[in-house]
Amino acid sequence: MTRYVAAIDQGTTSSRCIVFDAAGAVVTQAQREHEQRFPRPGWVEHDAVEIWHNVQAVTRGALDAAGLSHADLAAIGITNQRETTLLWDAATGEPVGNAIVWQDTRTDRLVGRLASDGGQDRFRDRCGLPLATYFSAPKIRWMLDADPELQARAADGAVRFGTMDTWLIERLTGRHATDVTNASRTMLMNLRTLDWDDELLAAFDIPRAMLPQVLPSSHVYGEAAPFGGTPVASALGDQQAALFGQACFAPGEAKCTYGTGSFLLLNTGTTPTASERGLLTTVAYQIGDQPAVYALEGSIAVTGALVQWLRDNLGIIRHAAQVNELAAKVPDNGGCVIVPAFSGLFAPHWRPDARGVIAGLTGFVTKEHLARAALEATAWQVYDVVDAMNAGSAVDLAELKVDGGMTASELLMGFQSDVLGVPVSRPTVAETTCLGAAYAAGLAVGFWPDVDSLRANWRVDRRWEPTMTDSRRQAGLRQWRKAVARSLDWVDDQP
Ligand SMILES: Nc1ncnc2c1ncn2[C@@H]1O[C@H](COP(=O)(O)OP(=O)(O)O)[C@@H](O)[C@H]1O
Ligand SMILES: O=P(O)(O)OC[C@H](O)CO
Repeated sequence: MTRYVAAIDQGTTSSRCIVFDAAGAVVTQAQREHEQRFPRPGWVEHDAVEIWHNVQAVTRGALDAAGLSHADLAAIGITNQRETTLLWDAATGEPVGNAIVWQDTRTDRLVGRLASDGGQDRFRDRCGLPLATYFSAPKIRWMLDADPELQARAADGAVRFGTMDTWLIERLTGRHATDVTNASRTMLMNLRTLDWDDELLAAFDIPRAMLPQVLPSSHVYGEAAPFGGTPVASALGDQQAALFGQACFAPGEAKCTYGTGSFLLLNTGTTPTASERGLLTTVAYQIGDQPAVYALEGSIAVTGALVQWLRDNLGIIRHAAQVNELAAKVPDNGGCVIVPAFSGLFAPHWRPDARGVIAGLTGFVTKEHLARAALEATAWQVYDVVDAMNAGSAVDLAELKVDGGMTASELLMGFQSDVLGVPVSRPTVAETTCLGAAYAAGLAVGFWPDVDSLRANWRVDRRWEPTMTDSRRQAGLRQWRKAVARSLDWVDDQP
C-alpha cells in the first residue's frame, strides 16, 4: 500500500530525503553533506556525481530507517538549490566538469560586459531578473567559453545543461527536463510563455538544443528506475517549495526561509508582477496544466553564513546555536552594526561592489555585541526586502511565515517581528522545503485531492508579536542604513 510521499531536497550544503504521511507529518529522514569546493577566491563548485550518490544514499537511508520500501511510496518529489549550473555529456551522462554554484562570482566581468550595453535590468521584462552572477545563463556562457569544443557540441545537443533538479530527474527517469520554477532562475525563460526565449538565448549565445524541456512543477516526470519505478511527480526550486510547504497559495501570502542565505517570497497570483525596487519576479509553482502562479522574491546571500563566519573565522562560538547565548548577555548591539556583504549585496540593492563592514566599533564593543549585531543583520536585511515589497506593490505584508535553520533563534525571530512591526509565525513542521516538494508530488498522483486539503495541515508552533516602540525601530533603521551605505563602492575594479 502506498501510504507515504518522499521528498528529496538537494541543497547547497547537503542532500536530504524526508518521507511524509498523508497528514504532512515527518515519518523518517536522512541527510548527507557534500564537499564545498573553493578552487579560487569567489569560486564555489560541487561534484554532481558525489551529489547523485548522496541523493540515492539518503533516499535509501530514510526508507531503511523506518523499515519502508519504495513500494510504500505513492510518489517522489524533488526540490533543489537553484541556479547551480551543470553541463554533461548526453551520450554518457557524465558531467563535463564540476557544477558552478549559485554563490560563485567568477562571471562578474562577463555580467558587467553584458550590463554595459543596456544596463543591469535589460532582460528584466522578459525573465524577471537583473543581470547578476547569481543566475545560470552567465555560468553556462562561462563554461562554454572555457572549452572551445563545447559550444559546437552543445549546439548539436551532445552536451546538456541542467540545474540540480534536471540532473536528478535525468538520472532517475532518463528524461532531460526541468520545472518552471527552476527554469525561471536561469535568465533564459520567458516569464509569460514559460518557455526558453529566443532573444535571451541569442544574448547569451546559448543553443536551445542543450536545454531541458520545461514542465509544470506538480507533474509526473517519469519513473524512478533505482526506486522500483516510483513516479517522480514534482520538481521545484527549494525556495518555491518552501512557499508551497507553508501553504502560501493565495496572493499576498509570504514566507521567509532563513538558512545560509535568506529568501522571502510573496505569492502574487497568476500574472507576473514587476518590481521597481530590486525584487525578482519568479515562478512560484505550476500545478499540472493550471496557470502558473508567480511570486516576488527578495534573495539575501548571507544570513546564517554570518553565524558560520563567527564560528569558523572568528572562533567566538563553537556551534551556531551559541550565537544566541552570547547575544542574550547584552541588552543591545552596543552601537555596532554588521553588514555581511561578503559577495556584494543581493536584493534589493544588487550591488556587486559592496563588501562586508563592521561599523560603529569602539572600545566598548565585545564579542557579545558582535553576536547580537550578527543576528540583527539578518533581520534588517529581511526588513529591506519587505520594505521594497510594501513600497512597490499593493500588498502590505500583514504577517510573515518563517522556516529554516535560523528560526531556531528565538532572539532573532522576536527582533524580526519588532523591526517589521508584524507578527512572525513558525509552523510545527519546520521542514517546509521538503514538505512543499512532497505536496506537489502527492497532488500530481492524487495522494492529496487539492491545495485546500494541504492548507488544513498548516499549524502554528510559535508566533512572535512586535513589542518594539516605533522610535527605537526608527533609530535602529537609521543606524542600519548608514552601515549599508558604508559597505557600498568598496570594490574598485568592477568592470
Ligand atoms: N540556533 C541557531 N541560531 C542562529 N543561527 C542558526 C542556528 N542554527 C543554525 N543556524 C544557522 O542556520 C543555517 C543553517 O540553516 P539551514 O536551513 O539548514 O540552511 P541551508 O538549507 O541553507 O543549508 C546555518 O548558516 C547556521 O549558521
Ligand atoms: O540550498 P539553499 O537552502 O542554501 O538555497 C539556495 C537557493 O535556492 C539559492 O537561490
